[in-house]
Amino acid sequence: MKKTYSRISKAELAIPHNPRSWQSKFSLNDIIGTGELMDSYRDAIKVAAAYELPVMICGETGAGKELAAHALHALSDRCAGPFVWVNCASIPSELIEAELFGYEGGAFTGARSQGKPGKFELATGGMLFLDEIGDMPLALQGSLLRVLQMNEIVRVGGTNPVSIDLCIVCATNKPLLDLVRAGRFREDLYHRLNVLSINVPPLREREDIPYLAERLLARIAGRLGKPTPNLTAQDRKLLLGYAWPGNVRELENGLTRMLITGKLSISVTEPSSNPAQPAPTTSLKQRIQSQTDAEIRTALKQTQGNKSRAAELLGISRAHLYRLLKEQGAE
Ligand SMILES: Nc1ncnc2c1ncn2[C@@H]1O[C@H](COP(=O)(O)OP(=O)(O)OP(=O)(O)O)[C@@H](O)[C@H]1O
Repeated sequence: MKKTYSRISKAELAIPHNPRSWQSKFSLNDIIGTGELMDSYRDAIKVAAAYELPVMICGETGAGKELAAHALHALSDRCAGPFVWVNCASIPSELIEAELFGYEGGAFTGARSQGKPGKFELATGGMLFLDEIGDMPLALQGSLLRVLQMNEIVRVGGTNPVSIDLCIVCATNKPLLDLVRAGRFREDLYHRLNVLSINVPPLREREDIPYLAERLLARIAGRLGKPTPNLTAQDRKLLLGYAWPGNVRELENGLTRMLITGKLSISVTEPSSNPAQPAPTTSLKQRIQSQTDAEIRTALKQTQGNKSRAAELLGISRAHLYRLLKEQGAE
């Protein structure tokens, strides 16, 4: 994955920077839905768009967080500025700092000689959307906090601060407060980012599923060049009786299959409808634990085993680090 990512980064570097490519692709009109729940969700987007404050978008996977971020940008006074997005979960932790902060020429092995602006710089004048913020490495969370306080960044390998002017929008499908309690997410950063929040309703709580399905069906049929079929009473019953763990994305997939096979079949990812589906092998707690262990190892490596500096890098107290090391059995 790292090799592929590095190849993509190099290819990306070869493309001249085009600010027009960083634009929101969806507006509030693209958010389909009726009823009180959807009205108050759209109102929350409108309120957030009216202020230049950090926004936290929370919701389950596939519920429409990214769509909400695009709509927010399109509705804000910054709509003429760039809308730059970063998925904190998809970039290897050793590359994410350079990705966000950019780097000076020759900052590290493999860095292009003329350097590269990071996403903070690219988003100046507009909005930076940090998707899956809960996956941001702890060490980088401290740097992000500093950016939010000072409105300036220093490129990796650089010495001069660069002023930035942007609005930060984050999204998470993980309960961030749980990560804060587990020592995986900085509490000060959590409060700094969570000024205005938008909760994207999960599909199973929506009353307008058949309406949404009809509108999506027409849209997908148009894309596939097929006539739009009508939903039968049986289809509607099926749509309303399902839990939709994958939310709108899962519904879109089901409708696409319907257009191809001629029959609405509900997703095969629902555990109760597929007992053979393997259960996750590790619990959230175990995954948080192993991520924490990995970050502690990285911080200790970076500081050549200096625990005080490692604790500083991780944004936790020395006592906290000692406690975590003890839990790992390393002390
Ligand atoms: N209200 C809606 N109306 C129309 N399409 C929607 C709506 N909500 C979500 N979608 C569509 O569902 C799909 C998933 O949405 P999106 O990528 O925004 O979800 P997400 O919450 O960011 O998912 P993930 O957490 O996996 O990144 C997209 O194709 C999006 O356009």
